[in-house]
Amino acid sequence: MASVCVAVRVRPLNEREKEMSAKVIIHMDGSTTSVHCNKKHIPKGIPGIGLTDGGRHSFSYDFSYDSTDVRSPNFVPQDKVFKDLGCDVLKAVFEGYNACVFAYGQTGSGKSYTMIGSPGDLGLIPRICDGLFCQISEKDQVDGASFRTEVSYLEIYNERVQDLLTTKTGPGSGSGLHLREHPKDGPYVQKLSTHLVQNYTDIEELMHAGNAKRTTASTGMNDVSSRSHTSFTIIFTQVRFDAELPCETVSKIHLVDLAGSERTGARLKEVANINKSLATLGSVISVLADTCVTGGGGGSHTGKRKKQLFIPYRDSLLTWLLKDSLGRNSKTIMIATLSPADVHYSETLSTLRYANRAKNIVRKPTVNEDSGVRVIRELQEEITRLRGLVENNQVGVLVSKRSLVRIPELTKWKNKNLCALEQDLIWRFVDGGGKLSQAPVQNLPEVLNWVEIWCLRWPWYMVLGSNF
Ligand SMILES: Nc1ncnc2c1ncn2[C@@H]1O[C@H](COP(=O)(O)OP(=O)(O)OP(=O)(O)O)[C@@H](O)[C@H]1O
Repeated sequence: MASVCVAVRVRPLNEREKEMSAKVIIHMDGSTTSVHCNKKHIPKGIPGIGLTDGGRHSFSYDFSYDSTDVRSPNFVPQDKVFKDLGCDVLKAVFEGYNACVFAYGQTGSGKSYTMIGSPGDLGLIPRICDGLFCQISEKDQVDGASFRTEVSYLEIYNERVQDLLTTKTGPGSGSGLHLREHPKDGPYVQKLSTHLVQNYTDIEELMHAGNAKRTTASTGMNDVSSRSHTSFTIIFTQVRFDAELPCETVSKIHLVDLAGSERTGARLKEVANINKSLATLGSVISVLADTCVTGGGGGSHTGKRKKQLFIPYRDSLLTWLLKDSLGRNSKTIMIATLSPADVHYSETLSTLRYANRAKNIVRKPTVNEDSGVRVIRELQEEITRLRGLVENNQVGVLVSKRSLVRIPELTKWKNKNLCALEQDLIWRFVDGGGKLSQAPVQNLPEVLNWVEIWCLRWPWYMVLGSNF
């Protein structure tokens, strides 16, 4: 079981806030974030919601990052955020898990800065991509594993999905794509382009191309505000041998930069859509958190439930797309970004409460092993177990109908060779590279059962194939 990891980051005062003589009201101490505000700090028209304890609210998170003042000894730069959060993502992904990082916060609070960064001060997405290829080259040399990395980049703008990496031109290409749901693999965007990448430079080029297409506009808080939610997705396949058994895992990393919440805005439809999807995200987080606290179900994957709770994933494309990351199979990190200024007190408090709620979500991530390869691996494990039994003359114990694999060629082989059995002979497996020898048997019905099982196992057939 794993909780959603929640980090909070506060940026420096910006020029506008300085011009307004805004005061810093966020204080961080270890993993605790406190917001301290008196009613006199709050400009007219902004309600001083929930002021208690002399206007101090404290919350504890997994990480509280103070990036308000570069001269402060407590200042947290981009590389510290990567070391804490990005390295965890990479670890999870190399272990075969899905991962998701999403940044949430008011417009202009530093989401894109934390996720993407600037050319001289890279954020989490480029650092994670770079770290991925560094580790690939290390593991390639040590483990002899092979890897495949593909990426896609989409934005959700006004409740429409757009492919930010499509090379197709013409009306409708790459925009208004449909979100669908696979019963096993979860939600996916139909016709979204995926791009094979060999190194960090390939990813960098694609990211630049995608960022240039992203919908931005100026807001009261941010001159270059992202007006859409984006998801940069890495599909990472690893093939290796684990204790001489094949193992293939496919992990997805969703790196999500949400559009900023805004109370008012010039483009009403846009603001309404952003706020609606963020509100739905808030509802989903609340229900999931309640589910985990009360032990209720709600997700279709859960077994016994105390209480059925409806989770409104499909109320927005954003929550539908993040369904698996939030409620099911993913190691998930939420980064809540904050302005330090008293003039944004109510937005800040609401972000802190939102993040506090997300802490209660607990999920059970599982390794995403390719099902075909898993069957081969399980069968090979079974063969090893059976070999041990054969060596100990315990052949009668081998019945396990559950794992029969019916392959027509094998049945033919078995029929051809049954005459040998009728002469009270059986091919017995002798350890050492799949060599077979004949041995007399006493108990024919038992042995027939044994052969039935063994002949229908296709990995063994591969061994037989080289002998017959
Ligand atoms: N930690 C930080 N250190 C220094 N500057 C920062 C930091 N966070 C944000 N900024 C600056 O603040 C401004 C707004 O940040 P950013 O664009 O990342 O906000 P945002 O939350 O993504 O906004 P929006 O939702 O409107 O897109 C940018 O000029 C950015 O460089």
